[in-house]
Amino acid sequence: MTACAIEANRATKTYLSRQDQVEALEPISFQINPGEFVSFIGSSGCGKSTVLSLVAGLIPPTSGEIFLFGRPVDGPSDRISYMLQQDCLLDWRTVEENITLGLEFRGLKNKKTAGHARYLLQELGLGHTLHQYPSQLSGGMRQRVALVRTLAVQPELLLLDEPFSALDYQNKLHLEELLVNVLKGQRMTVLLVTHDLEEALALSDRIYVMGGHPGHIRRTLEVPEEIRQATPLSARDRPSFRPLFNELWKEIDQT
Ligand SMILES: Nc1ncnc2c1ncn2[C@@H]1O[C@H](COP(=O)(O)OP(=O)(O)OP(=O)(O)O)[C@@H](O)[C@H]1O
Repeated sequence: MTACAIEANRATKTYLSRQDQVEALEPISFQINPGEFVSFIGSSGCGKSTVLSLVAGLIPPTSGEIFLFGRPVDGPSDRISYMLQQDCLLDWRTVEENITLGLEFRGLKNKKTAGHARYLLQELGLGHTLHQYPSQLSGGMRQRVALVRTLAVQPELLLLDEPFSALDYQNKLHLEELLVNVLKGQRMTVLLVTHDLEEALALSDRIYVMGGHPGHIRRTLEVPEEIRQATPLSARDRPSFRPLFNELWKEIDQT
């Protein structure tokens, strides 16, 4: 039997500071298989980013366990690549130097891997920006460059924390389409944290709805086939999309 890509087994998190302690997560358990695209949604402060940080090995759980490909998480892993709301591009490096940054950090930069990074840049419609600097690009273009940098290391697990939330609606849809196209045919597992219910529904195989303080999973939604098979743009026109969106909206509203 193949191991789960991610398994959380009654994991909790309590943040401790000198004056205070914040119980961020009640025991939560979930399993994500290799190749699945899974989203965590929920109101502000319900623990979505905490889940992501636990999976990324940036913080340890207070109790319970997190496994990555069958092994306990005990720190950051090279099998993971992370993309955040801020593009975190280095302004003094060209686009080409930015997209190969992750490869350099991991000691993986060579002719072949750098060529793949340039191929991804081309796929995302930015081949012409190779020798430009981030300050010469629009917000949507910068975020595309950040996506290329994240994908260039060919991670087995992609963690996305509100990656498109700073973009306008049109750019966001465009980037969702590009992401799905790039992922097609790859067996990359994706974990997305987002406030955007439409985005979660249009992209995911499964959605975990989180709520409460401390945070917990209040509902698990397997996204229907008719939405999953559609592109992110056309998914929004499928008959089951709007009713499910409304259900999720009510679910989140109650928190
Ligand atoms: N480093 C920290 N120290 C103390 N408390 C923290 C820390 N990080 C998060 N928290 C608290 O833990 C809870 C969950 O935070 P988290 O950032 O995981 O929520 P979230 O659902 O991602 O929120 P948002 O959608 O607003 O980003 C919140 O009450 C938050 O204040």
